[in-house]
Amino acid sequence: MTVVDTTPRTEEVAALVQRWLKESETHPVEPAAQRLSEVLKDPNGLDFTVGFVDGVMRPEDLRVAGRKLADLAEITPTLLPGYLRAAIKTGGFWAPKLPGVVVPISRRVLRAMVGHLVLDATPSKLGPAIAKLRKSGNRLNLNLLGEAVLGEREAGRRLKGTYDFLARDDVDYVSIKVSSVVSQLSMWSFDEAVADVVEKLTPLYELAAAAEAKGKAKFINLDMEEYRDLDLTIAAFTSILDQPGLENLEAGIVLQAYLPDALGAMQHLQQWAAARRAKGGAPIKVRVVKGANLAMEEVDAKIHDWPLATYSTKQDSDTNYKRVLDWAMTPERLDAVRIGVAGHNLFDIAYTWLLAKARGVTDPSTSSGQAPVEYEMLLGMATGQAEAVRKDVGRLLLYTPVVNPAEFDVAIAYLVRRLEENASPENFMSAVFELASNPALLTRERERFERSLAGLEADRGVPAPHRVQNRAEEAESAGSQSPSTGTGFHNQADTDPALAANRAWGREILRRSVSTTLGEGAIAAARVESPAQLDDVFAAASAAAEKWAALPAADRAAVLHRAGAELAARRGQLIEIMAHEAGKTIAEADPEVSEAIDFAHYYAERALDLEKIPGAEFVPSKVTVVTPPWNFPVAIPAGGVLAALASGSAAVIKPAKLTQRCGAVMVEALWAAGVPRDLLALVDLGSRELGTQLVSSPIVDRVILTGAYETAQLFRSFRSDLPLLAETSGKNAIIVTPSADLDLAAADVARSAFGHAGQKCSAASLAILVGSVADSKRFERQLVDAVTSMRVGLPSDPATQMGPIIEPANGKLLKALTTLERGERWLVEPKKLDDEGRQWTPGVKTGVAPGSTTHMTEFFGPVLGVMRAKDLDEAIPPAERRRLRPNRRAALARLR
Ligand SMILES: NC(=O)c1ccc[n+]([C@@H]2O[C@H](COP(=O)([O-])OP(=O)(O)OC[C@H]3O[C@@H](n4cnc5c(N)ncnc54)[C@H](O)[C@@H]3O)[C@@H](O)[C@H]2O)c1
Ligand SMILES: N[C@@H](CCC=O)C(=O)O
Repeated sequence: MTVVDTTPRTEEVAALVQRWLKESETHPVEPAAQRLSEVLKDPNGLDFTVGFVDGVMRPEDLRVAGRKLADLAEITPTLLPGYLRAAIKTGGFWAPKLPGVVVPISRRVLRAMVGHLVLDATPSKLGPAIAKLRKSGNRLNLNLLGEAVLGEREAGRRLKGTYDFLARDDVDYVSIKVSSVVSQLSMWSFDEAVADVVEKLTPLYELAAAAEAKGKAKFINLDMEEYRDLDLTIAAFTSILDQPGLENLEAGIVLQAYLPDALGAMQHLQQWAAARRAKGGAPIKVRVVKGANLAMEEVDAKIHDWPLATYSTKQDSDTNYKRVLDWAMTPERLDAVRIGVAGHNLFDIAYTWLLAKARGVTDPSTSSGQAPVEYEMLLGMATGQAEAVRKDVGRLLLYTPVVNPAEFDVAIAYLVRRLEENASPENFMSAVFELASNPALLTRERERFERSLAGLEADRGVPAPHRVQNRAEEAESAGSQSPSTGTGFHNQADTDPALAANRAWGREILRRSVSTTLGEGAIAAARVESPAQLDDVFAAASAAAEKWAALPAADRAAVLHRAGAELAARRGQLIEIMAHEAGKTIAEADPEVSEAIDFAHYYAERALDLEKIPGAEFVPSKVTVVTPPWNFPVAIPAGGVLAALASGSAAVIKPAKLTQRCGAVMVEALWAAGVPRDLLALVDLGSRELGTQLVSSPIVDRVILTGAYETAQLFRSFRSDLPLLAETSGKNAIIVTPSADLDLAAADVARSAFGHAGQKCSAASLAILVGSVADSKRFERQLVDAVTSMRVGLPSDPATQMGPIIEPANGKLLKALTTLERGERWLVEPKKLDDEGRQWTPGVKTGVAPGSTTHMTEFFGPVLGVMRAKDLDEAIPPAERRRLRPNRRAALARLR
C-alpha cells in the first residue's frame, strides 16, 4: 500500500499566510482593537490595562477604584493618544477626591475600549448585536459569563441564562462548562459529580434536540478549563448523549492541546462516537484549542506539588495541537467526530486548511450539511485576518462572551487572559497587527511554526499524561523507599483525585472506614492502669533515650526518614481511621497525612543540624510527653513525637481519648520503621490521676501539648517548673477589605470556616467586614450561596464536604449553634440533621458585637460570626498592628 504524505509543506503554508495578510490589509481595523494593541506594546501597557480592569473596573467601592486609578495614572502608557493620556492624568488626580464622578466615566471609556471583545447581555442590546455580527455570514458561539459559581444559586442562574439564550430564535450555538452548572464538584465523588452534571444539563440538551426535530438545529458546546475537569467533562458529555432521545443530537466538547492527554482523550471520544454512529446516531464535534488557562494550571501544580498538567513549552503545545488534528482529520474519523479548529495563529490555520484539502475533507457532508472541519476564532480579535481566512474556509464560528453590564467585572478573567495573550511575545496574537508590515515578526512566527511541525514529524505517537500518581501502586512499594539522609526537605504531594486510579483507591478506603478495626489492638495493648505501670513506661523510655541519644545524628535521621516512608505507605490506613474515628472527609484527611510525612522528613533533616554548631555539645531531654488534640489526630501527634525523637529524646504519647486509634495507627507506622517500642511508648491511661502523673512526674523533662488554653494552665498548675511547649486555643478571624475580590473572599471565608466542620484553631471563626464590604449585597449573597450549598454528611460518602462534629454538640458550641446574642441574626441558621447531635448544617450569624461571646469565644464547630468594622484600624487596632512584623504591617497599609 502506498502511503501518501499529506503534510503541507512550509512554503505552501507561508505563501497562504502571506496572501491572507495581504488581503487583511484591505479590511478596516476596528479603532478600539488597534488602540488596545498599541497600549499593550508599551512597557507599562499590560500592567496598566490589567491593573485597570482588576483595580478600577472590579471594586464595588468607588473610593478603592478611585485610589487605584490615581496609582495607575503614574504609569499611563506613552503610546496612548495625547488626549487620552491627558484624560487619564486628570482623572487620576481627581479620582481620589471625586470617585463618584471620575470612576464611572473612566469605566465607560474602558468598556468602550474592550466592547468589541464582549457582548452586552441587556435584552434590548443583545438582539441587534447578534444580528449585526451574523450579517458577516459567521456563526456565533455564545458563552454567558457570570459571578464565580460558589453555590447552587449562582449555578442555577448561569444554567437558566444559558437555557434562555439557546431558546432564542437568533441563537443556535452556546457554550457552557461543568463547573458553572454544579457548584460543589469533588473529584473524590466522581460518579456522583457526573450524575449531578448530567441531571443539570440534560434539559438544555433536550431543548436542542426538540429544536433539531423541528429542523432548527441548535448546538451545545461543553467547554473545559481546569485539568481536573477533563475526565468529568468527557464522562458527563458521553453520558448525556447516551440518553434515550438524544442519540441523534449533534453536540460538542473541547480538548486542550496544551495537555499531553489530549490525543488519548480524542481517541477515546472517537471510539465512543464511532460506536454511536454505527448505531445510526449523530456525530459529535470536538473543538481543539491550544489551552484555556496556563497560569491557573501552574498555580495548581505549585500549590499541590503535582507535575504541571500541561506542556511546559509553547512549542510542545503547538506540536501537540497539530498532532491531535493530524490524527483526527481523516475522512473516516471525521464521519464520527467533526473538528473545530480554534485559534488565531495564521500558520496553524493555513496548515490545517491545506491538510484538509489534501485529505479531501473540506466539503460539507451531504447527509448533515455540516463541514467536517470548522474554523473558530474569538469575537473581535484580528478581524481583518479573520475575514481573509473566512473567504477561503467558509463561515467562521466566533466565540462570543456575553455579560450583563452590571456584572461587567466578571468579564475580567476573560479579558485579562486576552490582554495577556495579546501582550506576550510567546503568543501569535502579540504580532497580529504588525505581521503584514514587519518581516522580522513574520519570520519569527514562521520559524516557530516550522519547529512545531518538526516536533510532529519526529513523533506522532500518543503522548503520556504528565500526572501519573497512583496511590494504589505506591502503597505496595513505598515502605521500602526512604529518602536518604542529608538530601534536604521537600514537601509531600497530596493525592490527586483528578486521576481515576486515585479515585478508586479513595473509594475503597472510605468503604473500609465504616467498620475498620485499625488501631484497636495497639490501643488495647497500651492500656496503663496503675501509677507503677506508668513509672515502668517512663523508666524504660528513659533508658532507651540514652542509647538513642548516643547514636550519631545521621542514624537517628535515617530512622526518621524511614518513618516518613512508612507513614506514606500507610496513607490509606491513616485516612481510613481518621474518617472512622474523627469524622474527617478524605479531602481533609489526605493532606493531614502529607503533613505527618513532612514532619518525619523535616525533623530528620533538623536532627543533623544538632551536630553542626562548632564547639557546642547538645544535651537532649530524656523523656518527652506528647499530649495532642483530637482535631488533627495524625499530624499533630506525629509532629510532637517526631520532634522529640529527632532531638534525641524518648517520647511517651497519650493520644486524645476521642481519636486514640488514629494516634495508635500512626505510632505503629513509626515502630514498623524501626523506632524502638520503649523509646516511643504509646499509653492509654485508665484514670484522671494517671493523667496528672503523666504530666507532673519529675522524670518528665518536657511536655508537648496541643490543646485548649485551659489545659495548658491546668498542666502548669500540676507542676510549676514544667518545661511545657503548648500550642493552644484560637479565635481566628478573616478580615475582608473593600479592595478584596469579593467572590474569592466569600469562597475563602466559607472554606476556612467550615473545613473539618470548623474544628480547627485556624478556622475562620469570625469574618470582619471592613467599610463597604459590610453592606455588600454581593459578598453576602455569595457567602450564603457557598455555605448553604455545602454537602453535610458522613465521611464514608465521598460527596460529603463537611463531616460530623466529634461528639454531640454541648456547652458553648450547642449554645452557639442554637441561640443568638443581642443584635445578632442568622444569615444562615444551622440545622441539626441527626438525633445524636453530631451532624449540623453550617451556621452564619451576623451583627456580632465587639466583646460579645461570639466575638471572644472559641466555639470549635460549624458557626461563623460576621462583624463589621468601620475601617482597618477598627478591625486591627493600631496597638495590635504594631506587634506585627514590618512586612505584614506594610502589606496591611497597602490594603486600606
Ligand atoms: N494551636 C494549635 O496549633 C492547635 C492545634 C489543634 C488544636 N488546638 C486546640 O485544641 C483544642 C481542641 O483539642 P482538645 O479538645 O483535644 O484539647 P484538650 O486541651 O482538651 O486536650 C489536649 C490534650 O491534652 C490532654 N489532656 C487534657 N486534660 C488532661 C489532663 N488533666 N491530664 C492529662 N492530659 C490531659 C488530652 O487528653 C489531649 O491529649 C482547641 O482549643 C484547639 O484550638 C490548637
Ligand atoms: N495545622 C492546623 C492548625 C491546627 C489547629 O487546630 C491547620 O492546618 O489548620
